[in-house]
Amino acid sequence: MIVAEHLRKTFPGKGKNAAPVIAVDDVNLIARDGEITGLLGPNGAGKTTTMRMLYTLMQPETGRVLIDGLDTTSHANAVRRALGVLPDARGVYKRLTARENIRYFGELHGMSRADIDARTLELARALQMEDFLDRQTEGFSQGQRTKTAIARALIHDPKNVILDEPTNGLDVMTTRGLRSFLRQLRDEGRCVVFSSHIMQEVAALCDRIVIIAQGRVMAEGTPDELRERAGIDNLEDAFVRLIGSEEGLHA
Ligand SMILES: Nc1ncnc2c1ncn2[C@@H]1O[C@H](COP(=O)(O)OP(=O)(O)OP(=O)(O)O)[C@@H](O)[C@H]1O
Repeated sequence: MIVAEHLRKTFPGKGKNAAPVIAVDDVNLIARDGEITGLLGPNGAGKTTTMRMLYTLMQPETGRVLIDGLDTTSHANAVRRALGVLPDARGVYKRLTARENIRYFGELHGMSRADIDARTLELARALQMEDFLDRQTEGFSQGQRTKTAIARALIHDPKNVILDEPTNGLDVMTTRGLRSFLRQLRDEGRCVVFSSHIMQEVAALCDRIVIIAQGRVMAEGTPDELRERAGIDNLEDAFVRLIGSEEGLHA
């Protein structure tokens, strides 16, 4: 379970007399086990910055993040063991094969070779990556790179999974495969959080949606609750009303 309370992050403005950028401004959210929680918002809304604070890459200026009840600041190592992360920069090692990329992360987590091999097989099957598992990742398609990075993030069987725009740039079939994989993670009782700027993506997958715009949470709830709150049946129109703009919501 992931709890974020009063998160704030600003960046210094670049250029002469530039004002600081308030990327995240008092964000609160709860992502529960056995649920998929989607962070939805237009470009520049603060999704990536929020996620970076959730997965310990950035320190919030105010507030705190609890992963399974542990504070990310005081228990950073225990928290990292409980997290699987697909960052915005996928960063697979291009000289290694997909299997070697995955194995390397397993070794960093101190797993035995037998456990790494067994879990790699399981993930490769679930993500449909058997036909490129032993290819060097240089020249991989975007989907192949994303799958490798996801398998690598999940090698140590983490309870909580955070994915930054996992379906970005993927074709329809790969997206469908990935969606069913995320549902599988949810059905295994994991806490799954992912970000997207595409309303249809979030609507197709999420149990709960957190709508972020201009660094703030604009609305939060199940798709049905959000429809009800906006007083509109069509989810796309409900989002536009809740966010106050159409900008960036479309693929
Ligand atoms: N390292 C940084 N230095 C300066 N400004 C930053 C930095 N990182 C993010 N920002 C700014 O913070 C705001 C939020 O950015 P963020 O990347 O969190 O948004 P996002 O919702 O993930 O957007 P996208 O969907 O385009 O990836 C933006 O205005 C961005 O320019």
